[in-house]
Amino acid sequence: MASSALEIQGLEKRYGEQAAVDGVDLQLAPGESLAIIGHNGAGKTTLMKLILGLTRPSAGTIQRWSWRGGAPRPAAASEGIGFLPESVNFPGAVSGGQRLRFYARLKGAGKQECAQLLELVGLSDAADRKINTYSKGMRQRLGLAQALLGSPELLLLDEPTSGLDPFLRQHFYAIIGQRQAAGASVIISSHALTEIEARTDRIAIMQRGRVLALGSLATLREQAALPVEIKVRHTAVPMAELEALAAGAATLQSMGELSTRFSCTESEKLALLQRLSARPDIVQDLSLHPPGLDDLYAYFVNGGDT
Ligand SMILES: Nc1ncnc2c1ncn2[C@@H]1O[C@H](COP(=O)(O)OP(=O)(O)OP(=O)(O)O)[C@@H](O)[C@H]1O
Repeated sequence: MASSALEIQGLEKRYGEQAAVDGVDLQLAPGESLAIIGHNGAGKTTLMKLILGLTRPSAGTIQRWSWRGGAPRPAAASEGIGFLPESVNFPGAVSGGQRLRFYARLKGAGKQECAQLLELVGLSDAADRKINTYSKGMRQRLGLAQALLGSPELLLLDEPTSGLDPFLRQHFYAIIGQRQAAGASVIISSHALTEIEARTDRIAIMQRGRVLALGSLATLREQAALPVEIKVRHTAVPMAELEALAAGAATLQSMGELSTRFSCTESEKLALLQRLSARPDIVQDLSLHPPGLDDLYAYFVNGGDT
């Protein structure tokens, strides 16, 4: 029995000599979320277009399963997919409500669902206003409502939060989380690395059409084995005392007279923290900084060089 919502094998898309997508293998489970990150031109949008069936692969296969009604069955190309494109272009002369109802008719969704979605994305009060009076964030929210029509089993979101302020971004991820909890799988392409790192189950790092690394944040950290940093605020002590606390397990960098950065491996971290916390006469405060997605991204796209 299928346990994937999406399975991609050996996927390629060539434009002449150039491979926009080059040998991608990927699986997505029902309810799972995946972030695709990569430089401009890495192939993120092309991968989404291939999944949507908007463009045909040069090689490889894409299989999807529908989980509606219990037992999984193979799903047709774009069946059950909600798509939020990178630039949402709506005609300005119609209202947001009219436009959403237009898409609802295409997707076989009802007027009641339109009203619920406008409420969900916070556009109920603006539903009768023409779209050309909407801010960028309002258009983006209308785009999200459009993508959610018909409760899709797979959501493809191409840089979905680029026009949203921090509050709306949180609201956006809360909505996506609800859909995931209801079983929808989600693929988000994003350049907002700090924002995305805690929001998705797995991350795929793409470069020149290839997936360089794929896994949860914890898996990527394990693979990269980048140092963990511990920033320590301490009393005025000679460097030799701090080096004794490091016990050869960390490199030290002074950040001023009363502050030092300790860098150690993940496996040395706990023992070092114990030694530091056992000396309250020296250590006044500390904060732990594991490598973030921006560090991991730089590591993988530079071929494993720190
Ligand atoms: N229709 C096309 N014809 C020719 N080349 C294309 C076409 N579509 C995409 N490409 C090329 O394929 C590569 C991948 O493009 P794609 O838009 O998928 O990248 P991306 O990762 O989404 O970039 P961005 O972050 O800028 O949105 C780029 O080099 C792009 O120029």
